[in-house]
Amino acid sequence: MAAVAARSFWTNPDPDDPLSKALQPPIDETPEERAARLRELDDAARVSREIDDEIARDRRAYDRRRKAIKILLLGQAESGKSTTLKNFQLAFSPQHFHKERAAWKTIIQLNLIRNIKRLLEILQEEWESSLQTTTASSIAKGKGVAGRTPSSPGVRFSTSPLNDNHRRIRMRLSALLPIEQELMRKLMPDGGAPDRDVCVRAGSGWKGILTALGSSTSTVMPDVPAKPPLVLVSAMKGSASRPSTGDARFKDNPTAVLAACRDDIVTLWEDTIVQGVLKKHNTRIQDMPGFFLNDAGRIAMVNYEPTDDDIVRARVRTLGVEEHHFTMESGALPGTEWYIYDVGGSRSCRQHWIPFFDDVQAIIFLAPLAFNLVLDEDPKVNRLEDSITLWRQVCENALLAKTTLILFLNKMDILQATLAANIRVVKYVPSYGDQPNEITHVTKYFRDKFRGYHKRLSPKPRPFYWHETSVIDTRATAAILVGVREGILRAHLQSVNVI
Ligand SMILES: Nc1nc2c(ncn2[C@@H]2O[C@H](COP(=O)(O)OP(=O)(O)OP(=O)(O)O)[C@@H](O)[C@H]2O)c(=O)[nH]1
Ligand SMILES: [Mg+2]
Repeated sequence: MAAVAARSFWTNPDPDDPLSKALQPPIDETPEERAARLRELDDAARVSREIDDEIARDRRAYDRRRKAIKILLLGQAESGKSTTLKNFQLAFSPQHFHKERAAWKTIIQLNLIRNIKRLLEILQEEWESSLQTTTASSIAKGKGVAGRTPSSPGVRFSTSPLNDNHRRIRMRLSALLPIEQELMRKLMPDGGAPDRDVCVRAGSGWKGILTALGSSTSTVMPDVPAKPPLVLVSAMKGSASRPSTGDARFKDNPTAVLAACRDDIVTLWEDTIVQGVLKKHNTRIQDMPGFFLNDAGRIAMVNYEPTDDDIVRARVRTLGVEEHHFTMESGALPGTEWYIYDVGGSRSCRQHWIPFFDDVQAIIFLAPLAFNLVLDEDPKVNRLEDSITLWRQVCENALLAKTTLILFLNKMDILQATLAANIRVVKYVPSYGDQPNEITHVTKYFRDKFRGYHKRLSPKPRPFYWHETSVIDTRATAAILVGVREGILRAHLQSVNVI
């Protein structure tokens, strides 16, 4: 409408209108001046059109967001929120999920390097804690480095079963550490928590950074399909010139360096002496978030491509709140727009949750039944107790009175393993008493606790939805999410009076 009025104004100006008169071209306008004036008019019209388009785009985005389904994922750190999000994407928006494969590849490599770093730290601790100085009596008893006995007093030696070969492998694998630092510097330029986890800041565009990095590093060796570059292999074999600091080409290319380290990684991890040392130091690297050492032989390859399961298991600690927008590619209403908010669950992140409370239809609350574990950020606090406290706060929050709450009792596989290892609930939760230390009883006991708080604290009655999940199991989770999606969709359509 505005465009039509403008056209008729310029084509048929009213000669008596003062504004028209003022805007008339000067009578003595030269052809150059006329061309310049018309160019300016064109520019002004273009800018105006761009502003109109932007307003229309913003309005459409606002409408879309208003009509979209919004879900908030809540729960303490490491409860499985980001893993649930990945399951959502894999199940309902697979194209979107697969587009991010390159970024996840680097995260998985970083996870693996973190596992190796932890392993090397334990070996170092072992060497340091087993160092002794020879005395005349220790020589007489024949104590010394495995396979070697110092023959004079005052010599420092290790009583550890680790030998020179372990030491050499450790030296070679330390080439991975600068790569990890370099990648982390790229991911968090302002520095992050020096953590056992890979951290990312929400909204920092980390997936874009990693995707770009992946495509640039893959061009370093375009014609080496399945083997590490020879220069790197030879550098790794000689202890004098490892690629850690020397060869800048490999500084941020974990693929090449991991491939060159593959045999060492597998050998070290599968070594029975090393496994014994880990046991002695009471360390289970298997329980680290983002554990990939069992898959090192497959991942440390030049042509490694992550599987869907690898991506779902990859660990990135969320800092802040990440908004994920996607369009359902399947289901009852394909094309429906969904927004899923994935928050950081550690204590320092929780104040950022509240602004999202008044605009979500559903909350999926992740609560692992980790009755025997404590919070990383506060080892005085039991994890399960923390989950229950958070759940109570969510249930009683007035802003969430109309929000559907869906409880995922997550990490059921870990609960199963914990109980199988004969770790007793009553030792950590005295009120559990002498009930059977068995998964169905334990789950029911805690589920009833969550249900009780939900019933007692909700500002008005609402149904209690819950699922027992192990969200690293993508197949089982997909089946659960189909039900969750349909439930949320139905509740949403009812609330906007569509059904
Ligand atoms: N064994 C097992 N591991 C799980 C399960 N769910 C998640 N994990 C692992 O637990 C770790 C933490 O999962 P995330 O999804 O990153 O946790 P989060 O809640 O997003 O954590 P923050 O971002 O720190 O708040 C990852 O290494 C996951 O692979 C599960 O059901 N079973
Ligand atoms: Mg997360």
